[in-house]
Amino acid sequence: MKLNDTDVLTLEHEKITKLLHSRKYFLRFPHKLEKEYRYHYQNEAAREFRTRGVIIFLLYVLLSLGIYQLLPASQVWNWFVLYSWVGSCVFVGWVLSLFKRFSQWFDVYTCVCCSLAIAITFVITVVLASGESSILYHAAMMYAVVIVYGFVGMRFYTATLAGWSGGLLGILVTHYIKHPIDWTILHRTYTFSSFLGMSLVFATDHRHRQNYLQGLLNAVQAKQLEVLSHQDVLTGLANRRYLDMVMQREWDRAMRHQTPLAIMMVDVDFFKNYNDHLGHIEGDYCLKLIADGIAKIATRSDDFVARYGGEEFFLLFAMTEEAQAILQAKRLLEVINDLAIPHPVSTISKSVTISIGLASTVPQMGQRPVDFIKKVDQALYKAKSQGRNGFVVAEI
Ligand SMILES: Nc1nc2c(ncn2[C@@H]2O[C@H](COP(=O)(O)OP(=O)(O)OP(=O)(O)O)[C@@H](O)[C@H]2O)c(=O)[nH]1
Repeated sequence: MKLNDTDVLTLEHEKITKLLHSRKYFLRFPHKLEKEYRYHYQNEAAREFRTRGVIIFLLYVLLSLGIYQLLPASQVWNWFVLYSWVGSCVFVGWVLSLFKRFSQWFDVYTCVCCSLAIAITFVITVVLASGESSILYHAAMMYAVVIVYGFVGMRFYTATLAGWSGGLLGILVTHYIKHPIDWTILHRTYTFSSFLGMSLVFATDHRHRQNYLQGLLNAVQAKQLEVLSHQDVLTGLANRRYLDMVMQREWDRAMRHQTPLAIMMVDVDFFKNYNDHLGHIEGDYCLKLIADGIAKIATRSDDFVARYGGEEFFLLFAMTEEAQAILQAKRLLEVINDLAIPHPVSTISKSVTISIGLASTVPQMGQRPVDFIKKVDQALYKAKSQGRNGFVVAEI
């Protein structure tokens, strides 16, 4: 495994930054992100509505009391019967928000409840408003419209749909009961407050999306930092610090499940000569090629490759017996030979070669990973002394 996550994270980082700085996403993200955003948003909005619903309901009760005190006695009963339907809509929306399994339907149920609440307020206003109390009804309708847009927590399109469909429903009902509509005053109240509400919810929706993108960006940056702290800069493999963590984790796991754990230590042959002859930059390039070659044989998700230091590499294979580890060592020697990186000053080959020490063990209580590594390191130097370009299995 090479820590290629960095490439994916860099791409992700670029994508989000671009989106954050573009003005295109105002109220809609690209398809996949929009889907994720909605999922996240609906859950959060439903959770917030559990508190907001109570506040809206209290405001509704306070307003009702205010209206009740100011209305002429002849209108109180009619108004009370009709207006209590608005309260019922708020209440139903709030009750639904208490059930987490309905969160994914937050947009739908709030849209329906708000649309009905506006339609009822609309009809009450048109039918009951007359004389001195008229202004009271219209003020209450404006209040309801602004609440729907600004406080419920719907996205721009849903709130707009709820606001205008509520008005349309109100008009249809008013026509149905054949009651005249005073369009002039209605435009000054309902239409005006609808546009006011739309600009409010537009700004909120946009800001919410911006915060969401910023949150994603922070998460990607945190992940990038984490990967960087685990990565060897030159080769892109895991670094020594990360190796120590993984080795301990895999050792403990293998001990718990009593499964074999194999490790391999790899050292480039005559690398000092290579560096001295071709220079440090060529040496770096050679190490990168070898790292890529080594990463090729660690194909399983549990396989782990790290740069142990200098021109030494470390491979870890969970649940791997000695015989399988030997096969891997043979494959690795082939891979490096196939790379055919010219080595003008090697006394054993025309190209760069490696030596390998390896072993597999089922860790037991009282054994330490550091001793296991030491034995494999000794096997590696045995491979060197036996002529290089080969492997030696350590006796555990
Ligand atoms: N270019 C480059 N060279 C490195 C790096 N890290 C270590 N080296 C060099 O690797 C060489 C290691 O040399 P030695 O440990 O003497 O081993 P060797 O020459 O490979 O000899 P054998 O291991 O016995 O085959 C040294 O010259 C180090 O300077 C690196 O990051 N880049």
